[in-house]
Amino acid sequence: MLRAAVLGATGAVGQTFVRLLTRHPLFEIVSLVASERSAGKPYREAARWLQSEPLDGRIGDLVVEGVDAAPEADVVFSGLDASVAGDVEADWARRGYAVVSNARNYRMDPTVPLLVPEVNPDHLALVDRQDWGSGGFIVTNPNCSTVGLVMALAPLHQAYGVQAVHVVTMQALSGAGYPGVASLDALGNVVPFIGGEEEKMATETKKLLGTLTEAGVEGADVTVSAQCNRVPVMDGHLEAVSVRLGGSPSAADVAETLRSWTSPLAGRGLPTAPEAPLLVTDDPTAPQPRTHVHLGGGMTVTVGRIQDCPVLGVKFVVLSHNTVRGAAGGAILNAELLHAEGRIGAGARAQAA
Ligand SMILES: NC(=O)C1=CN([C@@H]2O[C@H](COP(=O)(O)OP(=O)(O)OC[C@H]3O[C@@H](n4cnc5c(N)ncnc54)[C@H](OP(=O)(O)O)[C@@H]3O)[C@@H](O)[C@H]2O)C=CC1
Ligand SMILES: N[C@@H](CC(=O)OP(=O)(O)O)C(=O)O
Repeated sequence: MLRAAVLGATGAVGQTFVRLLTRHPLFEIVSLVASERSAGKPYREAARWLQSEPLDGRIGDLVVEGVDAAPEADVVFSGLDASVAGDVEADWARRGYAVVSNARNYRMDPTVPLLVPEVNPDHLALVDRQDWGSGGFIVTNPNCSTVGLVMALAPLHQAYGVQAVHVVTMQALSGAGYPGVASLDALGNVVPFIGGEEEKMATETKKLLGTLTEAGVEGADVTVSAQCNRVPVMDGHLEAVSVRLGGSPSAADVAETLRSWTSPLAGRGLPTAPEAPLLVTDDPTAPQPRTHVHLGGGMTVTVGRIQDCPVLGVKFVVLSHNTVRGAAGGAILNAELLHAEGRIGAGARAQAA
């Protein structure tokens, strides 16, 4: 087993890391880290456990550590609040740790892979261009809305070239962490603003669909416009997407392209990779958060309502689980790819200073 630490372990994403790692066949939690508010308390007291499965007894007994902890760990997952993730993740990378982060801080750094293993696994090689002076490195996963969009766009980009995208999101409350949006703002309401989200969807999409060159990642030449909304849904970001594609394929062509796409992870045996990373449905009422969000353990991205669009050519709806595929599950899959590529674990590198 590889030893894993979780930074930000008490938060919404941190708890999802803990739940997903508890019975993981490759990683074993050895350290849980959070703020000074939580440090020194047993995890069961420090975290207000909100997961759908009971907290494991051994994990609940672990005493939460502060960010200056120095566990013997082969991999460090970060679900830290972005206000502290920049400094803390850099400090852990400098101390020789392999940091697999979910926070936004380093996503657009030219030497940091912004990774969705099914979309741009080759970008992982960027870690060789990092120099923290210790063998440590940082790998990131995208914003939770970007990941669903990019999973649907990647096969279309390969087949036709994506030229322009307009996306309107309906984002779950769990995306705002805990306690997140005030109940009086959320209940029976829609809030048409999520700070920074629309910009991130544009910049991250271009990097994810971009090409790795000697000079770094050359962003894809795609125009993206996003409008992001918070809706009173527990988990699952639903997105209405319109696309202009090279060669102007029909909706039927697009549906066939998405259905016949094969993940580059197929057959590699990564434990968190779902059997169907991209599911295309013909059900005219799908996908819906309540019925589709947990498919593939929350790692399947579902595409439906694929139709011809008189404005941009083709339109469809995408659903992805924001705290699993869009956060902890995505980061764990990144770590599984790091392991499969020999970049963490036995023989890879020193685990800590
Ligand atoms: N929720 C989602 O769907 C997604 C979230 N993200 C990103 O993941 C990260 C975590 O988000 P989320 O779990 O929702 O946020 P939460 O607010 O629920 O959790 C934040 C975590 O950071 C810790 N923390 C806060 N301040 C400090 C500090 N000064 N020092 C050390 N630890 C600190 C908290 O510890 P304590 O409990 O002790 O305060 C807690 O563990 C963020 O960067 C967010 O942007 C990314 C994609 C999706
Ligand atoms: N803003 C996202 C969650 C998030 O924290 O995103 P990011 O990791 O890009 O800051 C959401 O609301 O639903």
